[in-house]
Amino acid sequence: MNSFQSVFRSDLFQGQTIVVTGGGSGIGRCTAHELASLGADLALVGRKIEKLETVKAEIAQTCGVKVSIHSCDIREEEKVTATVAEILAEHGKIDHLINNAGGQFPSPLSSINAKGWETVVRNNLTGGFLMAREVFNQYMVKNLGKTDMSITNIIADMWNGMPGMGHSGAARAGMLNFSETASLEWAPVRVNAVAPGFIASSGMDTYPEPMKQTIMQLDKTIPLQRLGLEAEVSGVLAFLCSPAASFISGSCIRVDGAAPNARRIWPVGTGKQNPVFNSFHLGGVPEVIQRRDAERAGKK
Ligand SMILES: CCCCCCCCCCC/C=C/C(=O)SCCNC(=O)CCNC(=O)[C@H](O)C(C)(C)COP(=O)(O)OP(=O)(O)OC[C@H]1O[C@@H](n2cnc3c(N)ncnc32)[C@H](O)[C@@H]1OP(=O)(O)O
Ligand SMILES: NC(=O)C1=CN([C@@H]2O[C@H](COP(=O)(O)OP(=O)(O)OC[C@H]3O[C@@H](n4cnc5c(N)ncnc54)[C@H](OP(=O)(O)O)[C@@H]3O)[C@@H](O)[C@H]2O)C=CC1
Repeated sequence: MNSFQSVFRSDLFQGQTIVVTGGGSGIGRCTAHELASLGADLALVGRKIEKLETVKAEIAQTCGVKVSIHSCDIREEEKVTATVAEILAEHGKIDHLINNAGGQFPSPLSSINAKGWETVVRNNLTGGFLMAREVFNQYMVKNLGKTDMSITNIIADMWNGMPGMGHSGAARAGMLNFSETASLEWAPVRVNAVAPGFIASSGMDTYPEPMKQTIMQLDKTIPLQRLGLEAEVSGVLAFLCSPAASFISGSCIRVDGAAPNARRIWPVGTGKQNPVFNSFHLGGVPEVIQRRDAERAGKK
């Protein structure tokens, strides 16, 4: 019995092995559940082994796929090399890598010291690169053309900058460019990025309460008028591993409810609830045109 109700076919990833970093919580945990429900064997990677043990036990209750767990800080090169070797020893193959592990501490740029900057860049750029390089070098390069393989890198909706997140935004921008270059150098392995916007994931629980409250109220500025769900990211990750995405590489899929499209010049949304559009619908004339017409009339 599968507990996760995926929109995809239940045997979609039968016989495939998928590595999910950060699989012990939030989006990574949800992705692990969805992929397992679709028949994938999984290798879950994270720093805290207890979190991974819990997810492994949850999956064991609902489906019979093989799940291995690996304690590894993705910022440590030797550990990453050894972990990928360990995964291959256990599973014999890696069809897809989902580079999801990441995170940062909020801070204004002026207060970030070199160690803090490097910590976050290593967490959100170097670590993902190391995982991808090892999976490619140790397995994928030896199996090019035999089967569809992919690497998906989670970045974040921090386009045009995000106050308090300068170190992370810089790292995510780097990860996008890395994905684009890898899609060229490593083809036919497909390499893509996924950029979530504000997702109500358990990862948000790591933020202080006032910041969490502020984030929860962001729904008013998001055109879809709500935060995203973990499963709305995991569905896209499953899609990118699937044959339905076999001609998608070097791309970035945004999962953000159109948040970056809202320029905040006037309220988002159309129709009766929006006073700006409402005035157009009612044939109302914006103030500036009324003034211009009045001035012209006065000149006659
Ligand atoms: C001001 C407004 C901000 C608005 C914010 C909006 C937020 C919306 C963001 C939406 C997009 C992203 C969402 C998500 O990512 S959800 C996931 C959430 N989860 C996390 O981010 C948690 C992950 N964080 C961590 O795991 C750790 O903090 C991290 C890996 C980043 C660092 O852990 P590590 O143990 O490796 O490092 P240390 O704690 O030893 O720290 C090393 C140095 O880093 C500096 N540092 C660390 N924490 C802070 C801090 N809170 N403030 C300032 N500096 C910090 C510091 O230099 C540390 O060295 P020292 O301890 O020697 O000083
Ligand atoms: N939620 C959101 O709104 C958004 C999230 N994102 C990104 O999506 C990804 C998942 O986030 P989310 O699920 O929300 O948050 P979580 O904090 O729940 O997930 C992050 C996971 O990454 C693991 N991790 C972090 N650093 C390392 C490391 N150095 N080595 C190995 N594992 C690590 C953590 O496990 P452990 O502590 O055991 O190491 C944790 O399970 C992250 O990259 C996040 O930045 C991007 C945009 C928005």
